[in-house]
Amino acid sequence: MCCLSIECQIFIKKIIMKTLKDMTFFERFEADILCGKKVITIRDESESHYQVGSVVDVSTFETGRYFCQLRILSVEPIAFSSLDEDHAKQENMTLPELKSVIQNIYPGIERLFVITYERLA
Ligand SMILES: CC(=O)Nc1cc[nH]c(=O)n1
Repeated sequence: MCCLSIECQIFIKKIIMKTLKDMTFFERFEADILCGKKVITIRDESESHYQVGSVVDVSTFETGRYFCQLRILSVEPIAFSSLDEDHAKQENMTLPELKSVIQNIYPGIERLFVITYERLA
């Protein structure tokens, strides 16, 4: 039995549902996403829950500033060691840059997910 009031439970559920539908990016990626140069994002398992076809509100990680909506096109598992030039191109980076960025964000994580998206607004 939950000791929280029903209003509190509903409030928490709304926050969780909103969080699951949102996606954040570091500010340094914003311009590339908006101009269509960055069309994938590579995330760890904790951010692999996005539903194909769903629309997510996108904001900056640093300040939570909203900047666009994306439609999720695919979510595919990928090993860090399998990242290749094609992924780098879709991230608008060189492969060494991409590997360095991902290693900094997810140190030591081999099991990752490639999320492909299209920008809506
Ligand atoms: C905030 C955050 O984790 N941003 C990331 C992580 C991985 N790839 C990416 O494009 N953005």
